Formats: sequence, structure tokens, C-alpha cells
Amino acid sequence: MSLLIENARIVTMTGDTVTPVLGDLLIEGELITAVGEVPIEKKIQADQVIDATGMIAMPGLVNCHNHAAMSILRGFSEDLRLMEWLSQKMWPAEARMTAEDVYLGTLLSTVEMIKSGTTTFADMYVFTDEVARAVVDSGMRGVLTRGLIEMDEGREERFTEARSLFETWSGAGNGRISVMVGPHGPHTCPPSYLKRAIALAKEFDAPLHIHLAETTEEVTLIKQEYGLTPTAYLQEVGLFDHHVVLAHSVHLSAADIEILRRAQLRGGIAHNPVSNLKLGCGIAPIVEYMQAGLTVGLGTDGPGSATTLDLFEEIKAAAWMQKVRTFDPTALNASQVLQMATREGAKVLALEDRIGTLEAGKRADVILVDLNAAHLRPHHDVSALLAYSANGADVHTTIINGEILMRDRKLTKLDEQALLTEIETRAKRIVEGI
Ligand SMILES: CSC[C@H]1O[C@@H](n2cnc3c(O)ncnc32)[C@H](O)[C@@H]1O
Ligand SMILES: [Zn+2]
Repeated sequence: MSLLIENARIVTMTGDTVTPVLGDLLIEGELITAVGEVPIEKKIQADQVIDATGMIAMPGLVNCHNHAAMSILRGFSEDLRLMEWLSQKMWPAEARMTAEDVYLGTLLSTVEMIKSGTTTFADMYVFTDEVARAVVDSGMRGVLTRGLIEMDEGREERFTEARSLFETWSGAGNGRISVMVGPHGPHTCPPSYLKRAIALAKEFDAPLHIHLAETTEEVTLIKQEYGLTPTAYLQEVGLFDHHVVLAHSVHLSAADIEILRRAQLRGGIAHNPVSNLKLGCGIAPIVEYMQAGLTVGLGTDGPGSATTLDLFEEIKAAAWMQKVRTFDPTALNASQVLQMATREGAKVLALEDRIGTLEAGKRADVILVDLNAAHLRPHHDVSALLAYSANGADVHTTIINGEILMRDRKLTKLDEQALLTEIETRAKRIVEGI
């Protein structure tokens, strides 16, 4: 099957700045095979054609940190401190969740993500067979981990599930699923547990995904326990010898940043600006991370804390937060923050060979953003429009691995309405009495 996208303003995300070029894009099977100019015979032979006049064609957005199934808990508990929110509300609710709740919660999130232009998400959760099943059924690309917490009984089962995630799902969905090892965080994983997680990552030659320094409370706790900052603690157990996704990384000192710089960190930071704002965690020093040569991508965190999975909201928040933190409106400009949401996110997730830019040979994860809207006129500077004025509802078409999952804002694979009805009843049962 071949799909021709004609007359688009193409943003390849390959250069230093985001500059659209008018042209066509050819997708054959799962791959992009031509960008800009498509040979006339290929155009004539195309099985499907989308006229993208007035639209931007750009790489699908990459969400580097999520707990997607938590959409089933959205709005149930708000305005609490992180540890209170987790221990008194989320963890009791999660203890009641069934495998089917996790499947449907994840599916609900894939609807939201596809409709707002996200094509890849990295996830850490429980019942990961169900998360994987939702990824396969939705058509999305997923980078999955079983969250590993040492705290109570069940720690062995968690490792067994983490291992089985590799054995059963790695490469499933025509290569759309990849797997990482997910120790939850410094405050929930003692050194011996982290070392086991690292050994598992080594065994499968896979990256790790972990929360880091999300709150000042975490920094205090780890200092009391080990006499180290959370970053120094992870360094001490050997985590930075591996490709690692560091979610949040809000409270890193200059010395911590130097640790990551010297480690020549593979992977990078998954910055979750909206979650950090809403949970009152603080503002991560993203400008300093970039100056230190670290790779930074964007994430939402789970829809329990972030409230939205629309990465266009994260793009705006990321830029605003660095500008206000540094008192400098030139900090984190439109091109940089769009790169974070695409190409840089792909690097953080070790997927840069497959996605993140529009280039021949890459997987066809492409979105079309319709610029024909009052809030997207006039067209002086398209990168500024995309970064600062667009939102998820401006996404007209979403293509993942060559498959059209949304066209003209209509989903092609999932029954959105049936899902919404089913979720409502399930969500009530889970949170009743908590
Ligand atoms: C064991 S699977 C992952 C685990 O993480 C919890 N979680 C959700 N949001 C956050 C956050 O912002 N920081 C730390 N942990 C978080 C989620 O409830 C799952 O239990
Ligand atoms: Zn998280």
C-alpha cells in the first residue's frame, strides 16, 4: 500500500530550525520513502492520496513519560502533595484495578493521544500485558516498562512480569512495541533492587526508565537515607552506565548536572512541565541541561497528575516555564521546544533510527496540522504558530507506522463512543469509598 500526501508544508525536523518546505510525502508500507519531491510515476501509482493544502506535515509527537492507564483515575483526586496523592489515593485505587481496567484505561489514553498528534508514548505501569494489548489494538507506538517498586510483598512477581514483558511483547505490533526496565524511583528502590533492575536491562540489552528528583521531599529523603542527592545515588549504583530515561529531574544541583555530563549520559531527560506545575514540584533547569549537552524530550506523566495528554500543551508550558525561570524570553525558543517534542524525544527513547524526523527510510509516523483556523492566522512564522498557538484539536490526520489512525479528526480503528461509556462505569467502581 502506498499513501501520497500532496501539497503539504513539510517540517522534517532535521535542521537547527523549524522551517517548512512546500512539497509531497510518500509512504510505502510502514516507511517514508520520499520527502519533498515524489517521482511522478510513484504519484500516479499511489493507492491513496491526501491533499494537505494549508496543512503542516510533521513528525508525530513523542511522549517520553506516561502512566497511560491512569486516565481511568483522572479527576478523582486533585490538589494534593505527590506522596500523599500516591500513597493515600492512587496506590489504593490501583490495588483495585483489574487487568481489563488497565487495558481500557490505556486504550482511552491512546484515543486522546492519537487525536492530539502523539504517535509514540513511553509508559510505566502494572498489568503490562494489558498495556501492550492496548498498544497493539490502538495502532500506536509504545515503549513499555513494568514499574518496579520494592516496598511490599509482590516484588518477585513484578520482576517476573518485567521479564515476561520482554519475552512476550518486544517487537510486537509490527515492531511498534519496544520494552525497557522500569525501576520506579530512588525513594521506592533500594540499591539491591536497582542493581537487579540494571542486571535485567543488561540481560536484554535494553534501556532503563526511572523517576528522578521529582520533589524536594525526595531529595531530602534520599540525603537522609544515603547521604547523597538522588542523582549521585543513581550514579553510585551504576545506572548511568546504561541508556536511561530520567523522568522529571526537577531538582538537580550543578554538581548533579556535572555527574550526568561526565557520564556522557545515553538517553536523557523526560521533562513533564504540566505535571510539575500542577503537583507544585518546581521548574526543572532545562536550559542548563541543554547547555550541558544532555538530551531532553517531553512527557505528560500519567493523566492522573497531568490532566491532559495533549503534548501541544506541554510544548507551551515547557517554553513558558524556562522563559519565566530565567527571566529571558529567548530561552527555549519555538524551534527548540518543537524538536524536544519530536526528534529529541526519539533520542531519549533510543528510537532515533526509526522515528522523530521525516526522512526517507524512517517509519511513517506523521501528523498533519490544519493551519486554517482563526488562532493559527496569519502565517508569518509557522514554528511559533505550532509551538505557541496550536493545540491537539488542530491535528487533522495521524499516521503511525504507515497506517492512518485518524483522518479529518475521525478515528479509523477504535470505537471512541463505546469506550467512553464503558470507562465511566468502571471508573466509579474503582474509586468508590477511597
Ligand atoms: C508501579 S507503576 C508506576 C507507578 O507510578 C505512579 N505514579 C504516577 N504518577 C507519578 C509521579 O508523578 N511520580 C511518581 N510516581 C507516579 C503510579 O501511580 C504507579 O503506581
Ligand atoms: Zn511518572
